[in-house]
Amino acid sequence: MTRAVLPAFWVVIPAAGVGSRMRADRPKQYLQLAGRTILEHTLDCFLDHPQLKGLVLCLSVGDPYWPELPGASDPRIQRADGGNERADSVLSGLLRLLELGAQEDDWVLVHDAARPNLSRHDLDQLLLELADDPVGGLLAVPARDTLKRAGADGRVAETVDRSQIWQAYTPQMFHFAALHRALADALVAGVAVTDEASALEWAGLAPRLVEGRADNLKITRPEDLDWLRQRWSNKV
Ligand SMILES: Nc1ccn([C@@H]2O[C@H](COP(=O)(O)OP(=O)(O)OP(=O)(O)O)[C@@H](O)[C@H]2O)c(=O)n1
Ligand SMILES: C[C@](O)(CO)[C@H](O)COP(=O)(O)O
Repeated sequence: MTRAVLPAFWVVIPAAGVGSRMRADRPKQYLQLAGRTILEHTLDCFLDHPQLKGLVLCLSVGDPYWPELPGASDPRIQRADGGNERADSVLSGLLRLLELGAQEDDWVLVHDAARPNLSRHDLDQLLLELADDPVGGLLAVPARDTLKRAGADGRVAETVDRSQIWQAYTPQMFHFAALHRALADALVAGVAVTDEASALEWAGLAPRLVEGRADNLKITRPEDLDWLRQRWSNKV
């Protein structure tokens, strides 16, 4: 069956990190890219989507940067307090969605604030491919380089078979109740959850991998932003 209409969805944007690996003078989501902050570009990936039900932005308590941006007065952007880890911030965002009226089977997309280069094609492809999926899934990219496992001595211990290795990206798309329950249970159990899919996996489910563009990169280190600034130099 070809689905004519994309499913409606909520969005949670974890944006409460400090960006330590970026070694900048402010959290990386507030660094400039083509004349605006990285965070503003990321929000723009979703705010005009016709199927968006609502968006929750998870910010660190007392974040001094967000109030200075035009988006701070945008009624489409609801706020939630971030937590110590990314997963805590996401859980806080899910609780805000509950207050906003999210229903059990509503689709929720969680997308890193640090990924401003998400294409509309990848977003709609994720929505289309998972619209009728019983579990949900994530954008991901098959490993493209030879992979090495490091030994304690800092030398190669082995070359890893990469034929079934994928890098997890975001958005990650799951039903509200299933994601909320899996994430809350995993955190209570002390499970290290670095993405939403790993919480669903811990709950015994198998999220679907949806291949996306490798340039939907997470701005993590200075060279990542240098590359994207160069790529976007004609966007200003
Ligand atoms: N307690 C946290 C930690 C991270 N994030 C968000 O999760 C996304 C992915 O995390 P990461 O790239 O690790 O960001 P930071 O934690 O800020 O970076 P670092 O690990 O280098 O400090 C980012 O948009 C970040 O703002 C969050 O909302 N709350
Ligand atoms: C969610 C994520 O972007 C998927 O690759 C990644 O796990 C975030 O990890 P980070 O260490 O919080 O950047």
